[in-house]
Amino acid sequence: MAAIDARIREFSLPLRSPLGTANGEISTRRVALVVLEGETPDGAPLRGVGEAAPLPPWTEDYGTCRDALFDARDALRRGEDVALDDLPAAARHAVTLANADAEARREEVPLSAWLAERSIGDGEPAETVPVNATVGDGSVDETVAAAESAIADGFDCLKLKIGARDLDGDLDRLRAVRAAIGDDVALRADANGAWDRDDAERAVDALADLGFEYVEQPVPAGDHAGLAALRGRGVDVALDESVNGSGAWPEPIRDHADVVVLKPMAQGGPGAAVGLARHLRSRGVDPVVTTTIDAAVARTAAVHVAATIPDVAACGLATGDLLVEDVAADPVPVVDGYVDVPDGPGLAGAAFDEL
Ligand SMILES: O=C(O)CCC(=O)c1ccccc1C(=O)O
Ligand SMILES: [Mg+2]
Repeated sequence: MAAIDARIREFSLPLRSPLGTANGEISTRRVALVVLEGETPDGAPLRGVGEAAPLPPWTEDYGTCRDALFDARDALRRGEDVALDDLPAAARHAVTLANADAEARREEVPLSAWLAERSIGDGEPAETVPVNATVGDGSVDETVAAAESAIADGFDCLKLKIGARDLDGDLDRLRAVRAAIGDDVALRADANGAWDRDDAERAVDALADLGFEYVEQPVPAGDHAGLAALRGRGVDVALDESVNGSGAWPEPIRDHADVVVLKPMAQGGPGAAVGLARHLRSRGVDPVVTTTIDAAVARTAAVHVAATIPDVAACGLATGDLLVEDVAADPVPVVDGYVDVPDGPGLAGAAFDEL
């Protein structure tokens, strides 16, 4: 086998302000990059970058991820294969992404085209992806101000974090946002599994009155019957923790979800996420792609994943601005609620060559 060096680079990336969720505040993200460099068996240069941005309960914790990555690096340096199936999700995401980036660069095609050819095989990837703004928990005034600022930035779809305070307090926030921004902006709410079934029913009825598009993870991940019971009450139900984590997916999926939020970091890589998106579409469930507030490498990969989903709904990929600094300049900035899919080879041409 030709020589391939694998390097790991670690970063600690603070958020501008903590993102309040029902699952606690996210204030810093620790990420590890895997950089593959070397030659293919026929002597062509090879380079690929992947990222692990672990975040329990969506993935393993940072220490577990780090240990797995260093073991994988050592195996690669010995010229051995990495047992991908044995890697926890975020570590597997980093290794499979580095490999996919290297392969796509070698074939001189964007990652989206490489993924589409392998996993979906029905048409050209999109050139742009619509995204939602992400608004964390906060007072009524803070929430309205954040929503108005997102609209001034050109977003027409907002996702509001709820469930970190009591339901009446949250409903005050949501009513105030709807009143402030009018009916033309699409609204989503993400409860991160905070509610019991009674509160969830009351919340969903109020969200229906306010014209919300969907409610994400209204009840805990494992409460499959509770999810099914919320269907058809006037607001679509989206699953996040129920499918992005270690638990079993609710089946049949169509009885439990209108929308599934796919986090490639939690699914073990971009290829796995693309395959799941296809599976969901075939069952009448709409896939949306988001991150766990990943750094630029994984965020760019997630944009490519989203681009392989025909007519994808707004995705949760407008999270780069939440970070004070990043691992590299952002190849996927948001402009007027859309992200352009990088068209250079692999993730984004030479954008990550300094890593
Ligand atoms: O989907 C978005 O708008 C952004 C991503 C997001 O909300 C998120 C970020 C980190 C961890 C969990 C979540 C979540 O969707 O619950
Ligand atoms: Mg969520």
